[in-house]
Amino acid sequence: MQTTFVVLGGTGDLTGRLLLPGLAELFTADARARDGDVALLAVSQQDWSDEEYRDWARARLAEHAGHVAEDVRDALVGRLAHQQGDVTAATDLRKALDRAAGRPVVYLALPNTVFLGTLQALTEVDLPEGTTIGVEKPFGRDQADARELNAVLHRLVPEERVFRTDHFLAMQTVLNLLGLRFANRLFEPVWNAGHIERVEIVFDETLGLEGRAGYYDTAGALRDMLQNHLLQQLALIAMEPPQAIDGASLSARKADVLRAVRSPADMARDTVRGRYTAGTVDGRALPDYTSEEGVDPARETETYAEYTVTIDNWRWSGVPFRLRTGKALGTDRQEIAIWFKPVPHLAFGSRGQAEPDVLRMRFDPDHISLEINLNGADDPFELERRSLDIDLPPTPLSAYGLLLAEMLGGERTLSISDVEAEESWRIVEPILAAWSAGEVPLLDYPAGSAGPAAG
Ligand SMILES: NC(=O)C1=CN([C@@H]2O[C@H](COP(=O)(O)OP(=O)(O)OC[C@H]3O[C@@H](n4cnc5c(N)ncnc54)[C@H](OP(=O)(O)O)[C@@H]3O)[C@@H](O)[C@H]2O)C=CC1
Ligand SMILES: O=C1O[C@H](COP(=O)(O)O)[C@@H](O)[C@H](O)[C@H]1O
Repeated sequence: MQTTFVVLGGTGDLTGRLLLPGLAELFTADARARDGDVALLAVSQQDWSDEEYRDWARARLAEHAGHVAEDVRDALVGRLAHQQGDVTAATDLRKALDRAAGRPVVYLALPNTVFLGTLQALTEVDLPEGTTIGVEKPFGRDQADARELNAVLHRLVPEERVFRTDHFLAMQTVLNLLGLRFANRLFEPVWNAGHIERVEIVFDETLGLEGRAGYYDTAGALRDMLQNHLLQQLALIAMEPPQAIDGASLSARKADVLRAVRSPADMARDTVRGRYTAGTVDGRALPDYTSEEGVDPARETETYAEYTVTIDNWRWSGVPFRLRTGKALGTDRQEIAIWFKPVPHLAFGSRGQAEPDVLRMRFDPDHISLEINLNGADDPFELERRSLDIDLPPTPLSAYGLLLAEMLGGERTLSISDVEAEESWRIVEPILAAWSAGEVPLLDYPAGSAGPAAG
């Protein structure tokens, strides 16, 4: 059956850098998609003809999908079209949908501030039977906004036809949490407070603002990354074993964890917020965040967010989960690190100091390592630190390629549910309030440094 991705925001950075390359990968993997089953109609306010849009898309694909064969990229370009319009106006949306052949997947690749107006406008349009609606992250600006978005979505299509995107769920390292935990006897028996000391979920970026002030300066690190990508990883790490790897089971188990997350008891102790000042990252000079074009310093937007989470349930009682993310940091440390407790009795006495076992799941390149203590090579009774390492092989589909494939197939394994989206806001809302009330200082850190020191 023919499907048209109606991409609202089809001229944006996300579309050019990630969605179009993902679709090109899908065209490589799925001959039916390439040979006519799938098309894309981009909607934006630009006064562009189809041909002008194709030129733009061809250049984006050359830049970001060089790994896809040129004839496949050309086949995709031939399936693209552009419709000018304001996505918050029902008449414009109707015109766009009239041009969409077959079943539409309406994808909101828009700033989160436009989501509600767009969905409200869609209620005035007769959506064809079988329409799917995809929504980018962050899902709204706060819990009330997320509730309202969910209410309007449910008036438009059933929850099974809503796809709330979090592209981290489709990343190989994150997906491997499922394989590692639930397809091996080894880990699950020790995956609890009895054996795990602490967990870190870290996504440090060397990238700065990269011209995204229009969106980022009203979002900040907490809304941009922690509220969604980091809490989703936490939910997968901490959830109970699902009955099956499908949308319903995963969402239910993740929602249980999110409900058990306690809001910070002491904001100044449990959270850190920071903002980068001028500095050098990888030899590249970055200006002070407040001097970046489009930034309003009065907003006091954070570019670094940290939150040590407590989970109030039997499995995780007393285990801190430290979530940390920031821009313009010195290194791209991007990993999940699980620190195990020491052995109850170390028989080696003074002949070796056992460090805790650490399981690390790293991003880009995707890699899993298990750091353990073994007998030494020189002295067999002396302990030595070794690491079991696995490089995860490259996958044919990037995260966005996989998400598009899910939407095409009507699957929801990697979608976030309505409940999860609202619970995630319930968790971060008290932090947003405390930060904007000045209860936690906004710490400076030079670009290229290790981040702000907790006060
Ligand atoms: N960029 C990224 O790396 C990532 C982005 N995301 C998410 O994707 C979404 C889009 O981000 P991004 O692409 O970076 O943003 P951009 O600002 O680059 O693009 C926004 C797009 O929305 C369109 N748009 C905005 N308002 C309207 C309107 N009223 N009517 C019609 N079109 C409109 C713009 O078109 P026009 O200019 O013509 O108004 C443009 O095509 C956000 O929710 C973001 O959080 C998620 C993961 C990564
Ligand atoms: O959603 C986002 O994710 C990116 C990090 O993900 P990556 O796939 O680009 O590594 C982050 O830079 C961006 O600020 C955020 O909006």
